Amino acid sequence: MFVEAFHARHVNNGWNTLLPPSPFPILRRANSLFSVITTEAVPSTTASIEYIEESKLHIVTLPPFVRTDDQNDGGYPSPLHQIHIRPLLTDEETSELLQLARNHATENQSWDRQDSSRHASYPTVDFAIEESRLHNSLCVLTLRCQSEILQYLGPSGIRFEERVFCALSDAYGVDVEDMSFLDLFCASYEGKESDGKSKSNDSDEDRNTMDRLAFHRDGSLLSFTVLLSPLNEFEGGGTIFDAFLDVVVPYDDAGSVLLSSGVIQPPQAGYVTLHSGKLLHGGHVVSKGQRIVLVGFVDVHERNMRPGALHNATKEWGRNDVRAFWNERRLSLVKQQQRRQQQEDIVQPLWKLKNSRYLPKDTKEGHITNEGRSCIGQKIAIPLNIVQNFESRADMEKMRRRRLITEDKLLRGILLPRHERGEKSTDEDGGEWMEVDFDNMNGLMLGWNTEKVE
Ligand SMILES: O=C(O)CCC(=O)C(=O)O
Ligand SMILES: [Fe+2]
Repeated sequence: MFVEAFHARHVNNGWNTLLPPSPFPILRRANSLFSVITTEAVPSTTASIEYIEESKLHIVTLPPFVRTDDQNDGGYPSPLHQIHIRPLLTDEETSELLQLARNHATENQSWDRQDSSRHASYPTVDFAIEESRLHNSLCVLTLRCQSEILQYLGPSGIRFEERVFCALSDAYGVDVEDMSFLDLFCASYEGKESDGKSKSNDSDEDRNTMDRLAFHRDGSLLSFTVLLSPLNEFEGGGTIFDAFLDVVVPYDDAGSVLLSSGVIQPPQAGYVTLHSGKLLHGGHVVSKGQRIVLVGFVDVHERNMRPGALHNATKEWGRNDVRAFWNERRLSLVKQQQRRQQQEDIVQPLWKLKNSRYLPKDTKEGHITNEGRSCIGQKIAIPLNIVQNFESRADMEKMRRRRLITEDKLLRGILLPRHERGEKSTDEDGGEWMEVDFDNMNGLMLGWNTEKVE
């Protein structure tokens, strides 16, 4: 087992002061990371990567953002703090799937527009693997929808569901039988930068492709992304996580799956990135070429979770995310206003800074004084837009920190340890298909007019 640990960018900002550069071997360094959690300061900008050679598995652990001695939560790191990157498909399977996906997308023009019917808030340029969405099991779906891709993924093909659920089970300790698909789709990200061949003919003009996916949380507790495109076919890309944005990776070029930009980039096509869909994440911008991925949202049976914990967490995250959204919007409006004022040569109104903390410190005299806190001077009025800009930015950073603290805290309490989980109730049919006699369906499907069923 080989362990790397990454040091933070803001080593002197007070969060990391307990983590001086370590003279110890990297394995010991990672251990020290975790032991710091019970002490006073909590590093927020450090991540660790574990590599298990036999299975080519990389485990990237989110940095802790909160110190807690509360024994009621599951502690840090919980399985949900971990992102697993591992091989899932062989080279042949990956290129076969990529070809099938391309054929399907070309026939149906699936990658020429964003699909807001299926992903209302964060539409992706994709097509659903199971268009009918009648049942969670791919096995059953193969019978209903004989698309080539489905057949290839199904039990007579590469047994995709079984493989990805086993990988998720290893990573998060949830039984395979407790998982079901909420969604499985194939998405395409295309760089806006011309590669010389695309965007050249008329039909390309009408295409509404995407090159990134904004930060969001999925509807599922567990999610995954399988990279289908070879790495040399695009630039940029990868899955970006808010919690990694401040982490500095000293050796980006040494095959690290975590890049300095906060992005997880698998080492090659055919790898899957497994993560909790509740981590704030997005699709990192593809600057050139096309990145094709197979994305899945996986539901987890509630017996694996502390009652109410996911519901509360989702509510809390929702509140934080909406607040952040409005703040970002405010900042962009201020900038817009600023641009307009500049263009129209309007003399800007002067305003007093509400909170001088947001201005750079005055270090002219070698020490920081309250009076000299601002390089402009605390008493001097400065243009309103500049003030608003400073304040907005500061608010956003504060909000982000609060968001990361909540994310970390709530992630700890969602999954129950195995010994605390109840039995799976036996009267649930677990999503299995049953033989149904249409004449006797009235009792089963209240409110349905069976006459309409063909
Ligand atoms: O493209 C990725 O790696 C992430 C995709 C994603 O988060 C989503 O489709 O919900
Ligand atoms: Fe997502």
